[in-house]
Amino acid sequence: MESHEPQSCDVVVSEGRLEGGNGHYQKLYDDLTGLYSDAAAFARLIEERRGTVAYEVTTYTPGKKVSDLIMGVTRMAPGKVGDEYFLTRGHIHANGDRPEIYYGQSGRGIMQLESPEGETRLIEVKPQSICYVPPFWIHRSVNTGSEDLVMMFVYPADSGQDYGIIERSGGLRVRIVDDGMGGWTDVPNPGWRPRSDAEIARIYEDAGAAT
Ligand SMILES: O=P(O)(O)OC[C@H]1O[C@](O)(CO)[C@@H](O)[C@@H]1O
Ligand SMILES: [Fe+2]
Repeated sequence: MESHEPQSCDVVVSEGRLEGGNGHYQKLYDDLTGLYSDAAAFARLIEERRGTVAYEVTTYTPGKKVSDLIMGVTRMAPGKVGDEYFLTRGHIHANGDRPEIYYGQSGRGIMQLESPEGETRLIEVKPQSICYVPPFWIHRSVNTGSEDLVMMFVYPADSGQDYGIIERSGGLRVRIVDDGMGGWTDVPNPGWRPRSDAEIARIYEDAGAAT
């Protein structure tokens, strides 16, 4: 039986990062082409912010098995593309039956969840609130506040991320936009296409094969 050393890391809330981990990546605004509905507004954003960081993730990964847990911190800048709030790419776990928890540290946001069948759940994330993302739910974070959104997260190390599921359906079913009063509301995404029965079946079958 493989055994790992216990590990302690610090969540540096003011900087939105995990200290003492072993992984780090950044997503630039340039990497987020095609995610937002307002292409002209996105082009203007890229002119202003080319090469700058939209969100970043610091992690501690002890190993690669289901029994290993990745822990980390996501920091996402605030802002909008047109009236749509900044978001992460979003994914379903490649091993779809792996869950995840997110623990709000600072800022305000939404965990946007979508089931393979196309149901939507919008969970508010704020400091001291924990969001449980059940197996088989596509998840994406949206920063609806005026400050960095910082969240700590944990998920099984063999989860993997499938980003294609969102591309194949033309985005998620709803978009999170400014409600005109400084808050947020969700509006339908006219480009969204329901997943086929075959694709839905594959998501659940693949998970069965992986466990
Ligand atoms: O992987 P994405 O969809 O770009 O978004 C990043 C978020 O998802 C995670 O990869 C974890 O599933 C976190 O690192 C982070 O909160
Ligand atoms: Fe995830």
